[in-house]
Amino acid sequence: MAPAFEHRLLPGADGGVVAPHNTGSTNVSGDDQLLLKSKVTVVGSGNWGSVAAKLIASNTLKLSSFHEEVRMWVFEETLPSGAKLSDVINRTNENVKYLPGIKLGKNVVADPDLENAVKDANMLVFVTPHQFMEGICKRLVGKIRRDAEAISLVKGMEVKMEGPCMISSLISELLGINCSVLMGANIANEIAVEKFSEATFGYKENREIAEKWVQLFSTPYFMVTAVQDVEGVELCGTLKNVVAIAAGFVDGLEMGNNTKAAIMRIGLREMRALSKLLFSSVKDSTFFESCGVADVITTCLGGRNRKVAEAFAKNGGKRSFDELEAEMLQGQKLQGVSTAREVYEVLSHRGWLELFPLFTTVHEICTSRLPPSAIVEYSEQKPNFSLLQGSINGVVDE
Ligand SMILES: NC(=O)C1=CN([C@@H]2O[C@H](COP(=O)(O)OP(=O)(O)OC[C@H]3O[C@@H](n4cnc5c(N)ncnc54)[C@H](O)[C@@H]3O)[C@@H](O)[C@H]2O)C=CC1
Ligand SMILES: O=C(CO)COP(=O)(O)O
Repeated sequence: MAPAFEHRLLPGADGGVVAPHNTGSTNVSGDDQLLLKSKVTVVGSGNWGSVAAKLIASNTLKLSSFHEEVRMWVFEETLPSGAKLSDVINRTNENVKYLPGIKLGKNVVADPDLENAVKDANMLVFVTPHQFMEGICKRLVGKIRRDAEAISLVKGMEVKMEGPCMISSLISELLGINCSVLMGANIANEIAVEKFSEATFGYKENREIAEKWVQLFSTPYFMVTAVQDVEGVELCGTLKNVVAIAAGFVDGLEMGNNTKAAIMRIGLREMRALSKLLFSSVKDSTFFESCGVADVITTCLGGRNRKVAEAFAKNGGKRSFDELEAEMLQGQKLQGVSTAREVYEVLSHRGWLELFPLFTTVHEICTSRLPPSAIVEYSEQKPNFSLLQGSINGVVDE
């Protein structure tokens, strides 16, 4: 589909910017200009990581302010053939394990050496399953350029003694660099074949850097809207994975579309409420961007979290998520189950469990404390959805 509005400069819901897609290179040449060009490294090469590298690489070929080459750090593994994944990517220009059948672009270079992959880059794109991010950042301390800027495409968070720590904060704090985020209704396999999608770019304050990131990602089939709300955008991307698990349970129990729509609505409501309780700066308008309502919808319809949770419920919770993930995703990783646990820790530490019955119930089902059917059961012993209406109204609704 070729969207009619691809050339327009659109305001985001909060008045932020949307870059037009790239229009080609300008006349820049010479060694000095080469030194000034931005160099991009993608840290991660899973399903979305590979698609992100492809998107970016198509743009660095066209934009004179970027080096053409895009380096992609590969967590090295040996394929059943005995070959190394990074060698195969460089030979075939395909990530045969995580994105088979899609050419990444000849200017994508797979690099299994993390330090080598990042050392020259001033634009670092982080896109690995969230559970690996702390270890990766620790390995990168002192190894990156001082003028580097980062963006996180990672949907997830860490929980520390002090409370939740978003992945963008983890990157900023451990590496001492600014970090923006890009989230949205972005099922990677659909973007890989260039079906139209939107995405939301969340940034703190530097508009010039924001525009550069938006330019790097925007294509006619990938329309990026920028909003000045890093926490809101990142919490949307993170929390929707818990809602997707709930939607999968509903599908596994064959409860139908109305129930699933109810789960999405309640889930979105809990997402907004928790985000605003954690960060008072979070904007309501963010939940109407791609990262909010649109990502809830796409993930609850077609995501991996939904799919594996459906199988979990179909099996009556008798096969573990770890087992189903390994069997069904073949190396790709779920984020929703661990995020449900992390959210539960935050809620329980703050005494908010009863305010968030959907989030709480998802974790209790994942850990087999409750059966999958509890996702819509009401009882006096358990928190129920009606609590949400009263309690949260008082806390965050105007
Ligand atoms: N796949 C999708 O459709 C989308 C994914 N995301 C988010 O992007 C992030 C990354 O997801 P994907 O790229 O899909 O990854 P994936 O789910 O395909 O994960 C597998 C990746 O993890 C790597 N890995 C395995 N063990 C590792 C270790 N010990 N240390 C470091 N890396 C290791 C694998 O080599 C592989 O690159 C996640 O937070 C996900 O929620 C966001 C939008 C869409
Ligand atoms: O985040 C996603 C789509 O926006 C992908 O979700 P899953 O990880 O559930 O596939």
